Amino acid sequence: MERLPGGRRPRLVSSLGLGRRSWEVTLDEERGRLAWRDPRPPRRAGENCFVPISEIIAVEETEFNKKQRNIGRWQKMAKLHAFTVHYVKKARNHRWRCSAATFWCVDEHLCNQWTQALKELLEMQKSRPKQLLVYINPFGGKRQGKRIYEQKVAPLFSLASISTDVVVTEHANHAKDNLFEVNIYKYDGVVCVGGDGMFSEVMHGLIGRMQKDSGIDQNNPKASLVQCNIRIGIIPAGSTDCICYSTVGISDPVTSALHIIVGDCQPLDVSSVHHNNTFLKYSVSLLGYGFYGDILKDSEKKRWMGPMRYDYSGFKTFLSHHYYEGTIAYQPAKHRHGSPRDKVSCRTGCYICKQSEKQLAEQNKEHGLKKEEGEEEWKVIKGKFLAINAVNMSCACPRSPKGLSPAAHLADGSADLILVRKCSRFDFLRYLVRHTNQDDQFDFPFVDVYRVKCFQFTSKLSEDNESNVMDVGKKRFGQFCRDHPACCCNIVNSTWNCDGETLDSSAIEVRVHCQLMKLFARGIEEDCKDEAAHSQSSIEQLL
Ligand SMILES: CCCCCCCCCCCCC/C=C/[C@@H](O)[C@H](CO)NC(=O)CCCCCCCCCCCCCCC
Ligand SMILES: Nc1ncnc2c1ncn2[C@@H]1O[C@H](COP(=O)(O)OP(=O)(O)OP(=O)(O)O)[C@@H](O)[C@H]1O
Ligand SMILES: [Ca+2]
Repeated sequence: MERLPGGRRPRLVSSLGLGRRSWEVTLDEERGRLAWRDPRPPRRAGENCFVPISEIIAVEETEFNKKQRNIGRWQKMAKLHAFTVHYVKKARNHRWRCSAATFWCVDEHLCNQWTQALKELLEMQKSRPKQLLVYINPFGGKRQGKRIYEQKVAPLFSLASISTDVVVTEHANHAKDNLFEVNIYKYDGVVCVGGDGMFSEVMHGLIGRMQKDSGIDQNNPKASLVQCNIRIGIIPAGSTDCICYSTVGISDPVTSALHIIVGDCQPLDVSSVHHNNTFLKYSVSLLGYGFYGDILKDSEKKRWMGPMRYDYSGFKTFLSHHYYEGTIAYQPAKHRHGSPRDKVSCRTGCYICKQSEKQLAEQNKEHGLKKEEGEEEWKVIKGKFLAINAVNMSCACPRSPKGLSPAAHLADGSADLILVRKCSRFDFLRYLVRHTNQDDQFDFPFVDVYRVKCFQFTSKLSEDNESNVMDVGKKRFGQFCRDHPACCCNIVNSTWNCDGETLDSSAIEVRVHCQLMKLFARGIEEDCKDEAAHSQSSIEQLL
């Protein structure tokens, strides 16, 4: 082991075999990486490669002679000793795969020294989970949850020496209720195998449990909620998988399992939804009234269709073209949180989310400080809307890879409130189509978007009910507007779609809680393939 001057951390440098050739292999703790380079003169040498230690999945001694290919004369001359490094290989479109490199040498002691050093370094990766609680929804999406977990995820967890307690759910709310009963504190994380609805269940279980254990009343809309430090991992097996897609960049079970194994951590904003001082639900992705509420309500009757139900109900809802009257009051977020019209998106290590984290830490230190929001003015908007969407994140998903609000941030303490006013079917279609291409979906005169920290909504119908001006005729025949029978003005309420679940009330009060929970994810990485990924691809050619 090479000692470096100035108390710097040590390096292990050896000449080891990999494939048919000898390489200079370096375990560089200072730079946190395992690297190997071809020692031949530059013109003849292959590419240099490295793997960040944080992206090594496991290291194991390898029975060389049995498993490996013929590596020529070496194999005949002496008994070879080998170890295999399993590591994350980054492919296109944010997809991660587990790859392996087997290094060999004739010196058993050297081989042990390498295995030992690498294992010690893996032990030092403190953010990695050792024990996980896993909930599998066997009926989510295409009903593949159990198979996906058993075939694609469990073998990786076992390779990474992660122990698991697995619960296959038997009914809706099984996972949520269970989280109020088990000793959650013995786990380093909870994994849900399913879609956004399953994630929502686990999130409600964990956040609810934290508040219960800390004596916080969830019914109080102004309560400062206790952060949940037990991370949630999402293995996507649902119909939309928007939360997974928006936080990882792809909905792929193996990629998500690897993010869990390496112990990634992504804080997430959570909105609380109340009605008349009664807690209704939390939301992390979409709170949608009008278009997305109507799609959800219709699609619930068609669950048997699987993920296709959303396209079917989407088409039907598009044709029905209902709009709804109501009033929205909101408090804008501070300008330092950027704008929904920004051209840059929230990416791994996002500056705006980091700033919010700092600000949150300061606020927590000065506990008892009067909350800012009381002092800010409320803006009020009345109107006729085809859709009211509040999103805590971009809501990117395979149907719309840039999402409902491409510049929304995962952890900035704000939501983007999108108001789509009454317009023609053709204009609404143009608006929808822009979710699937590069054009700006907010660049329409009938679309407004605001970055907010809280908002309230009351439908015209409930306003009328409250002020008792609703006439008997409307009550009895109250399906369509009596004044304009053909105008599509629906005087019944729409439904709120809260992360894929319907809410019972149309009048709601919503508040964003900055970074209330954490995921095993790192946000979406920048598009360009980084140096490490590039080098790793050449390892494959070598072996
Ligand atoms: C012409 C094509 C336009 C396509 C426009 C696609 C926009 C898609 C935007 C998806 C946003 C998803 C937001 C995430 C919501 C989740 O918390 C929730 C739970 O999983 N999922 C849904 O509510 C499920 C929501 C599912 C929404 C499906 C919308 C399909 C719309 C189809 C409109 C067809 C018009 C055709 C006219 C000829
Ligand atoms: N064993 C079960 N039987 C019936 N329902 C269940 C069971 N386990 C969980 N659920 C419920 O199924 C609902 C939907 O599941 P899930 O989110 O996994 O799939 P999805 O709705 O197809 O996908 P998405 O939410 O991404 O659109 C969840 O709200 C959850 O409460
Ligand atoms: Ca946000």
